[in-house]
Amino acid sequence: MFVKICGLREERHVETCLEERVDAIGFVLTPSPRFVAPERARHLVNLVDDAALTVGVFRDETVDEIERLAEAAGVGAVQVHGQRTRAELAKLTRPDRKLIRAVSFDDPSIEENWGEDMLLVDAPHPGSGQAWDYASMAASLTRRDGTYSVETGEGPARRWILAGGLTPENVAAAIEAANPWGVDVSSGVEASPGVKSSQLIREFMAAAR
Ligand SMILES: O=C(O)c1ccccc1N[C@@H]1O[C@H](COP(=O)(O)O)[C@@H](O)[C@H]1O
Repeated sequence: MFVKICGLREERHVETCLEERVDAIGFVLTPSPRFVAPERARHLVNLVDDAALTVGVFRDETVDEIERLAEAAGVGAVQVHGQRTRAELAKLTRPDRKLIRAVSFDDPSIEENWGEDMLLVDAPHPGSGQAWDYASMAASLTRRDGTYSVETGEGPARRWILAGGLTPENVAAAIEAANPWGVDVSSGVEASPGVKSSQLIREFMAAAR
């Protein structure tokens, strides 16, 4: 199971993620309680080196702003939330960087392949810690055969990541219900908004794997 821990700001929590062999570490480069300046993100990205995929998280920035901030932070992937077009996604596609398209679970484009490397399926308000009905989405996807296969958790064209309100307590059941390729968490491994907990990161990793 691919696991991404998002919203890192402190070295000690990056170190915990590396000890726990997290697959991807996210840095929020958009306004948020978890915001980290690109220069600070670059420092943390350098600590990670190539031990995990480093991800810059964006919401409403323009393509040019995303390029500038991602370059400044030195991340290996961009995670793009907000109302987006296929043309914007195409502009953000680069061979040396992964592209994660983030959509709400009720977004009709969930069924479409926009050329992303990974699709992140989230609650309507990302980073809110809001859980949603993971099992219903899996049931509705099961009725469609095409882009996705919930049997394998990986469709012919892409990989999908479950996010939104995951915690050490509910992640195992969420994986069981929705059979994603990966999971992503932010609020659920925090002691308070924007402040990560090494203990909760460890508990989440144990439960997800
Ligand atoms: O974390 C944020 O503040 C944030 C801000 C803007 C866009 C995305 C954000 N976080 C992403 O939200 C999901 C789930 O978060 P949570 O576990 O429900 O708190 C995750 O993909 C984060 O990358």
